[in-house]
Amino acid sequence: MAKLQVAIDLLTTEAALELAAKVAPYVDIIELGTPLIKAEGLKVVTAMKNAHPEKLVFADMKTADTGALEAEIAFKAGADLVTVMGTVDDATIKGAVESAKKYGKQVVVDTIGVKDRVKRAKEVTAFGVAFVELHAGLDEQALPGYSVETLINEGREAQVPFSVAGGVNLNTIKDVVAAGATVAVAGGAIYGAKDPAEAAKALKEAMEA
Ligand SMILES: O=C(CO)[C@H](O)[C@H](O)COP(=O)(O)O
Repeated sequence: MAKLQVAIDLLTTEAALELAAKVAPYVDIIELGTPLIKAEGLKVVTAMKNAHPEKLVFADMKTADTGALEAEIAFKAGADLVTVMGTVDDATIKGAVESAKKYGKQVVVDTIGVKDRVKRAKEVTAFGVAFVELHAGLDEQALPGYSVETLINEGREAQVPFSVAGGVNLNTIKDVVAAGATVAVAGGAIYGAKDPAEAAKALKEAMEA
């Protein structure tokens, strides 16, 4: 069964905890977004894990260098999963994976900016990452003609464990699951909703229908 990951792209620990309290019953993974971690530091990760020890806490570190070190500080802060960029040197990804093995945690590779996401997904899977995030960032999503279907099709083609992130919503989440995703990521569709709990519940139900 695919997991639902809420991406919290808010800017304060207080707002993140408030949102997580509302949506926790319906999500499997709680992601602290990169801007949130940059604004608040890794203490937001610790606060989230303390508040929701039964959930997987995903620190969207978007690491580009010092893979082992950045993964280690996030794991020590309470993260269960960290992201490393797929565009960077293999050594950075491998370093993060080594750290994950040491702490019994996991690494996810983020494919923002990767030209051939299917090829890179296969390459980095061989390094021992948990799954590959087929991802169009918020800037890319805002470009004319963007469609999440491209990512969904790439997931189907890659034949490796993957998540899809980038405008996943109630209209598209069934396609994400049908393509065989390990995780469907929803940010704006949840935190931007009038009733985030209701939105998360509806997404979860759509995934399971
Ligand atoms: O990591 C991110 C941006 O870099 C976002 O959290 C991710 O793209 C999901 O966002 P949304 O569901 O709001 O499109």
